[in-house]
Amino acid sequence: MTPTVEELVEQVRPVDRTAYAQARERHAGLAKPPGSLGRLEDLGARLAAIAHRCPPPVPSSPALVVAAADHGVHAQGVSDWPQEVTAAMVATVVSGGAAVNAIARTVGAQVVVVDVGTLRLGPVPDGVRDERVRSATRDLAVEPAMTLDECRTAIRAGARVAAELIDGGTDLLVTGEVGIGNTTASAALFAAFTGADPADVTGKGANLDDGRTAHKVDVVRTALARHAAAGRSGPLETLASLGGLEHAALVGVMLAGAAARIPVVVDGVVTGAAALAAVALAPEVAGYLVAGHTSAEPGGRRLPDRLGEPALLDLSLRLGEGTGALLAVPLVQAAARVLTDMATLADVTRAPSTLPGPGAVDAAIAAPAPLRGGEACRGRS
Ligand SMILES: Cc1cc2ncn([C@H]3O[C@H](COP(=O)(O)O)[C@@H](O)[C@H]3O)c2cc1C
Ligand SMILES: O=C(O)c1cccnc1
Repeated sequence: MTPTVEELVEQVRPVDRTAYAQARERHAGLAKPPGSLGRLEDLGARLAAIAHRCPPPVPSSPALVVAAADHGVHAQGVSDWPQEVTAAMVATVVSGGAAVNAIARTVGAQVVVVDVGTLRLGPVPDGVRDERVRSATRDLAVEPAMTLDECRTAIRAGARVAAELIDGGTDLLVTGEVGIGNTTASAALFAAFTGADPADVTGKGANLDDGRTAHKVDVVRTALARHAAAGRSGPLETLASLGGLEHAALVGVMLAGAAARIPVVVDGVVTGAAALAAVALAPEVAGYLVAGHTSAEPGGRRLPDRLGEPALLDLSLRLGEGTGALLAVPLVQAAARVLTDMATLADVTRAPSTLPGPGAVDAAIAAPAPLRGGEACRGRS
């Protein structure tokens, strides 16, 4: 039985501060000037905290979950693309021809496509996980996009898919999505969860022109006013009112990953909007999320602030699908591997002849502050 949303929230435990401190301590003693691996050290310590152990395991089986759904708000003219493109992109991702497939192959990630609410014009393509809750959301500018029940069902579907992947050996979850119109729902969620003005978090999505982007801002503003007037502002109500079914499914993926103490890499503004909802539902989830990249959509710059750390990459991507998150996978793996594989300064001192320059190493090693033993965890050495 898939846990209820309340049970999923309950299963998320805080990350482990002791493992975090041990990783920091270990970093200080590794064969490098302390702090010289910069944010890779921050990430490594966070991975230890996530795994509740130091050194953390090196993720070897990343899986991207692409949640797909359509949006009633498309009727407001907020995207230049016909809704058929959602189903077409679902078919493209399962056949291996999307941008995300090229990157997944590069980083060795499995790709799983979950349909939680596309309009679905023909038969479900082979390879698509069919978890459809309804055929597109309602128009969020006019009425709540989902009922609470629909929202819960989509969250549980995402959690179920993630839990099955984890049972099958997935040790790093990566979030992605497709859904024409979903940058409008994402902007509404960003504004609702951060208090930002819609004009500051609404962008061109998939290349909307300037005039229609101004209209898109108005649509988001209308949706927020409607939602505020309804007076139901809890996290689940907000997600159901303003979000998409793919956002809800991704909330489930994040809850399940956090419950299993597995890092979950966040992609752009769409998965980022889901992250805001997940953290609003279960604040401890934030400790398990890794901001993979900074989307060029306006909301993108706000997400890292909310997750408490800058994103790993900034490559001007504004595609979604999981592209930016996947590109961050090797960084996550390297951050963990540094903690497991590197020699310590103490090892180096014991075997100075293995390093260049007779005497130079001994002299260099003598200079830094002595290791504070005891607290640091041990890697392979
Ligand atoms: C061919 C194509 C491939 C995509 N892959 C991701 N998206 C991205 O753009 C869409 C959201 O943008 P908007 O809110 O402006 O409709 C989503 O499908 C998102 O995944 C795509 C969009 C298109 C057109
Ligand atoms: O950053 C994203 O998630 C994004 C940006 C543009 C279009 N679709 C998704």
